[in-house]
Amino acid sequence: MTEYLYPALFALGVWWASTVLIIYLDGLPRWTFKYSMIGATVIFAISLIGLERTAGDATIAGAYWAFTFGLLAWGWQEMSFYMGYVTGSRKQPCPEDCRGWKHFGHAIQTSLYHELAIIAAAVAVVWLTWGGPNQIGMWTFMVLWWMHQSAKLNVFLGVRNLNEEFLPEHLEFLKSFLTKRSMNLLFPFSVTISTVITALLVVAAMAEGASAFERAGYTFLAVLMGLAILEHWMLVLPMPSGAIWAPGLKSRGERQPFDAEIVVGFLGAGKTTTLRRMLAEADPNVKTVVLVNDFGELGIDGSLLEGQGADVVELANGCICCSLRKDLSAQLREVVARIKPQRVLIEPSGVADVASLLRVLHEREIGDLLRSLRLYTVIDAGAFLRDFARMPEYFRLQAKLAPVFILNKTDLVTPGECETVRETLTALNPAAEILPARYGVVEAGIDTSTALTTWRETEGVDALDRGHSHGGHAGAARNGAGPAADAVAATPAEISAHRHDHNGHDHDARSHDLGAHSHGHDAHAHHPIDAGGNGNGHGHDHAHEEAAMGFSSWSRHLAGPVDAERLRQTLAVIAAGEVGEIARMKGIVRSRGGWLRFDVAGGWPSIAAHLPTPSEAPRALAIGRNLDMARLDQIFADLVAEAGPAEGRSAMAPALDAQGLRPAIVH
Ligand SMILES: Nc1nc2c(ncn2[C@@H]2O[C@H](COP(=O)(O)OP(=O)(O)OP(=O)(O)O)[C@@H](O)[C@H]2O)c(=O)[nH]1
Repeated sequence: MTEYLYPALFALGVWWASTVLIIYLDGLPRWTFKYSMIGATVIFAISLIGLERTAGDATIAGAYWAFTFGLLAWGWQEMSFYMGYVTGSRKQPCPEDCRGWKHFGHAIQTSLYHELAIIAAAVAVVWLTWGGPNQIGMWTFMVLWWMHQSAKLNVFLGVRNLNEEFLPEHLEFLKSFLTKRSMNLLFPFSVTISTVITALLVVAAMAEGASAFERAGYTFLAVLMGLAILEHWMLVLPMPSGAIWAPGLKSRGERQPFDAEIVVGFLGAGKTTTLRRMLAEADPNVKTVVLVNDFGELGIDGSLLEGQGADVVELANGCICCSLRKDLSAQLREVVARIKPQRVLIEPSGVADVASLLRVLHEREIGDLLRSLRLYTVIDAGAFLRDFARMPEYFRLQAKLAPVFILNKTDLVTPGECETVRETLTALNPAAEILPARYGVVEAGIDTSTALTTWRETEGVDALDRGHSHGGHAGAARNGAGPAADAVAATPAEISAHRHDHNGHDHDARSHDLGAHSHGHDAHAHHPIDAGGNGNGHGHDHAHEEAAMGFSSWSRHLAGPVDAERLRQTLAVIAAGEVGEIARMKGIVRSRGGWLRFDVAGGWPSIAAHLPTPSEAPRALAIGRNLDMARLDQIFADLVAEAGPAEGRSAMAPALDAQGLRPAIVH
């Protein structure tokens, strides 16, 4: 009896283990596929050699080997299809109303190359084993092919259990070719044919004069055919067939796909305000993570977004610069793995390189889990025309990427000014939607699907971005020319002048020692990637985002409370240009009346009440051109010193609107 039992158990074990392994490997992140495929291809080659070698060996060992090689040769066909390497010309789902032969034609298109590869492999297997007394390997391959074709036709025509959970995400489109119904006309034929063949194989294995080789060989084939019958019945009977493959699904269970939404825009455009709106309207049952990164080392946005029902993660490093991408990518992967969010909202700093960010999102591991990507580009209606004239290259690149502009702060402009901004934006990107908004609230409501952006578009911008990262701002800017946009194109000379200016300035900024933290291009020197450069932090080709725009940033902790009225006066002075060309300033401070947040955005100073986080520390940050860092230090040191313990004036925080967002503007 054991002469049948052992081969039967062997066939069952090898078949189950190899199927589980393929399901497991197919559930791993996509970047692993190429390694799995290299391994499978080596095994495939060994199997073909093995089949050729064992074809002349009609012993029991020969039967075992031939069966194993036949099965492994088949494994390559399955893996190359499920990993997406050898599939077909069609990679989209079929429209709902597609029926009949047309639908069948589409189905064939999804796996045409796969079917041709199987035919080629079958020819190779037949040829390599031709004329040999041991044909077990060849028949193993053929039986598996039959099982595969028959099952495939049945799931196309309609069965009860489609086992869709086994389809990896990248093959989800195949679901449109599976039909759910209790039975189809082909099914009885498939099962009958398989049953008859199994019976014949059993008879051959048990035949009186059968040799030990034949007994083992026919048992292998009979078990495989028996499994084919079982597999067919499992397609239509009401029983959970998936359980036997459970170990194979382990590799996918823990990974949570997520939808990403990125809110970009220039400094102070209203990104944080927009994000707070989005969080206020978010479904509390959807696990959400917000990733923010401010321009300064002492971020503010994290505090503003706290307490809105989402995990807030402040990214280290004050910018998303090309040379810091590694950190961003690692942090993003860590967040995704640890928190397993379903939704990820990202607010990069106002000077971030958005194309780099999009590229990071499409890197392996992160990209594998990315279900959809939406990009909202916030524009400050009041400041746009002035900012665009100063930094056309920055806005051109950002506009190229934008599926939708949120034209924010429309309350600050006249309808005529608003129209000019609209026209300029349309010239920069005629395809993008423009949605007027106030405090991040789109006046006409928003259809979030307009913000969807795809990998293909991102790839297109990749080329732009490369030019940008290597100092090609102006060249890239020219390519996107539109009539209104052309009028203010920057020249390469202007850009390098900004850089030069900035670098010189940064050295000034570092020469003071009042405990403030100044952050500029030279901050790169702290970064391991740059540390090995030429010693002064300029050892790489990539332009820091801030530096590329001629910006430097300043931030400091404040040692004590301030007087709100004096703060108001100070901000007015700073906004007027007292310490250089301020592009953005913000901070969180303590006053007698409570915690305050203050802003200078688009040239407007404002102060509003702030709900502090438990570990809130008073701090201020600024970014701009030609900033007088020493003066900023002095101004804030004085502000704190003046308030002191003797501060008598009451500093009531201005009232907020119903949503708690609208600051009272003081000027
Ligand atoms: N008047 C007016 N002010 C707005 C509007 N939206 C935002 N603000 C104010 O503009 C300032 C900047 O808003 P934020 O949302 O912090 O801007 P941001 O783009 O996140 O700024 P950074 O992160 O520093 O780049 C804040 O004082 C907001 O209250 C608006 O529609 N109208």
